[in-house]
Amino acid sequence: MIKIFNTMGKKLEELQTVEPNTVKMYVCGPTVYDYVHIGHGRTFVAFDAMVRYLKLRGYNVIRVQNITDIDDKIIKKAQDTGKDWTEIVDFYLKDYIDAMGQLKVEIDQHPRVSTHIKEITEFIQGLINKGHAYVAPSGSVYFDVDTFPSYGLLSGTKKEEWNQGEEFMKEKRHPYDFALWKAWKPGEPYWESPWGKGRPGWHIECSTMSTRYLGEQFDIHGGGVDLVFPHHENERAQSEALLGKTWVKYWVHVSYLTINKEKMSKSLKNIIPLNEAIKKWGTNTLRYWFLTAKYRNTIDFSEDSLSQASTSLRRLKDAMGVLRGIIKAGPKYYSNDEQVKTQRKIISLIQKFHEALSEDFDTATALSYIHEIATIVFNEIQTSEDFMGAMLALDAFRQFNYVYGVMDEEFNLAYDNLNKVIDAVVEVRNILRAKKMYDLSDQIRDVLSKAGIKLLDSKDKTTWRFE
Ligand SMILES: Nc1ncnc2c1ncn2[C@@H]1O[C@H](COP(=O)(O)OP(=O)(O)OP(=O)(O)O)[C@@H](O)[C@H]1O
Ligand SMILES: [Zn+2]
Repeated sequence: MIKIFNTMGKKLEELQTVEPNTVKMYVCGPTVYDYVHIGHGRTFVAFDAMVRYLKLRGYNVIRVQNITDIDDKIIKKAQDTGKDWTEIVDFYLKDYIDAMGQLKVEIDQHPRVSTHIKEITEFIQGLINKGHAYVAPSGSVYFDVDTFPSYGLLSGTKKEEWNQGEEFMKEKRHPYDFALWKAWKPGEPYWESPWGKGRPGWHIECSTMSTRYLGEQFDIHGGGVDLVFPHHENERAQSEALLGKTWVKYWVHVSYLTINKEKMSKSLKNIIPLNEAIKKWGTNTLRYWFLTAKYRNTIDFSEDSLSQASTSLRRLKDAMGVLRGIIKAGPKYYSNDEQVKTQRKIISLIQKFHEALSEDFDTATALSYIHEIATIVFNEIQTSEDFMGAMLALDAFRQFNYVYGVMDEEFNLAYDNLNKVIDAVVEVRNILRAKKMYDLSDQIRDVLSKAGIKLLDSKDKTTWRFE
């Protein structure tokens, strides 16, 4: 059983999918007006780990993550830089797609607002027809919050507390009504609509595109915690007003990545671009670091915490090197009592790993069990050369990697031949060492190290791992 924390109702709930064995997930993606940063990376990788765990547990998962390519901030950036808004969007969209690819975040559909205007205007028309929205004299369309009695249930915010700024007060029925369609102003991009030239408001895009790709009811709708109000509250109001039923089953929100205890944010100008971070620390270390924290806890950036993550991941790779050596030596036909005890410990740690991930995708606790297995590898399996223990530990690491995606090189079939070549080189080096030709054997170690392969010499054996 998988439990998931639902922001709606603020409690852990058992995952019961709308369609059997299928999880449909919509994550609010970036507004492409600046470099994608590691704060976004944290949220998108957190959902990635959820997707991977659900797949490991046998679910089909469909993940849709939108791209906001029309927005006040994009228009402002275009005006400030004297560029066309499409140029801004193309540039930062590429930056985002590159980063997601490098970070190994798998997304099935990336719908863009600008390619869904027809669907958005139909959604808005539906709301007008049902009396939930009204057209103001300017041609802007607003959602009439008073027509949706359960407004505020998701975030716990009272509509009266929402101060929307003065600009549109005059034409709105209530200060808390929000824009579905914004009438055109000179200098802004526009599309034709039944209410004249204009562009969509922010919230309506996600209601429209999620429903289009995932249906009128889907399982998980997520994003960072900053989206609970007003974005998700408004999305829910629009969607349930139009569809007349519960729209999303589980609302899931990831806490902030902070820097100096402040939210990392484009608007606060304290960002570390994701692509720079990938270059500096590498995909594996970054993913690992993101997942060392439970997704509902804040993670604070520091160079130190990243270097700790790197060391800690290296420890797991070292353990893999040990396992590889033992397994390569071939099966044993008997396990002694101590070895059987070790094997049972590993089986129970694998169960705990699953329990942690099943309890609201607790990647932090699950990771601690994988490290306990690594300790067993170093302290017990390595010395007793326990083949079955090594096989069980390898399986634990394979499942771990399926979810965390931080040591693919170790498992990727494409690396099989490379593994054989490295084994052969290590064997030649062992012969050289046996003949006390240390100069040459050290040279081999250095050359391999330059190629990202680290040799680990112990008493009478050499294991290796990818850096
Ligand atoms: N510092 C952060 N930590 C975790 N998630 C974040 C952070 N900043 C943004 N996100 C999440 O990333 C997704 C895309 O965000 P979007 O581009 O709308 O960012 P934003 O909040 O407007 O960014 P910014 O605050 O940097 O201008 C959203 O789900 C948002 O909640
Ligand atoms: Zn959204």
